[in-house]
Amino acid sequence: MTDPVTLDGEGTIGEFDEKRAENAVRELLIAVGEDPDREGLRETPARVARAYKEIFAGLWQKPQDVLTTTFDIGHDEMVLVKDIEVYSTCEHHLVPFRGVAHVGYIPATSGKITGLSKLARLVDVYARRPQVQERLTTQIADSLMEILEPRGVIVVVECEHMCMSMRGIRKPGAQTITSAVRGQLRDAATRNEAMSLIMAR
Ligand SMILES: Nc1nc2c(ncn2[C@@H]2O[C@H](COP(=O)(O)OP(=O)(O)OP(=O)(O)O)[C@@H](O)[C@H]2O)c(=O)[nH]1
Ligand SMILES: [Zn+2]
Repeated sequence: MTDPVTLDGEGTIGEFDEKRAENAVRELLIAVGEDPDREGLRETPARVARAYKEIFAGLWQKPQDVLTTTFDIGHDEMVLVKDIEVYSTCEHHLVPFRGVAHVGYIPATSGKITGLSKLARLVDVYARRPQVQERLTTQIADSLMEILEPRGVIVVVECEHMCMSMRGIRKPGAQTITSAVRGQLRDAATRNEAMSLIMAR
């Protein structure tokens, strides 16, 4: 098991407790008026526990674990990976929010870059946690800044929140767009260039 991750200075979290998750799901089924011992539900608590272990696997990963491959190919212009699929979980209702993330950076003049897939892995590290979209967006941007030390970063996340679609206000299709911009990408011209690449369909 990976070392527990310290989250935002909130202290060190414990290990994923599969048995406890299983018991909690069984309790939840009883609470909603179901019979957890009926044929179709007998394996459900264990299944849901395993699913949560996967859905929240990012709690056990650090950005340093995935931004491992860095190389210097002397490229110091913008690198942008767009339309990275995002599946995350709203920490208020524990239902999914899903959409896409666009992640771009301008490497340091030394040209330190990372593998393209690592940007998508980084998105997953933070998406696979109980989240709010704003924090997901800034965590991706800040960890990239810290680890790659690029001259600038832009992260744009566009998601539909199931807690707004399937319950509550019930507005399916509403898209929430959040962005985090750091370093030289704050300059209007560079930022506009990145945004026009991101928004081009
Ligand atoms: N800012 C932000 N809000 C979120 C996110 N995900 C869900 N929410 C909102 O969190 C809020 C929680 O509001 P509450 O009033 O405590 O909960 P609620 O009574 O279930 O609210 P409704 O969803 O309006 O029915 C809701 O307005 C959600 O839309 C997110 O990623 N960012
Ligand atoms: Zn929610």
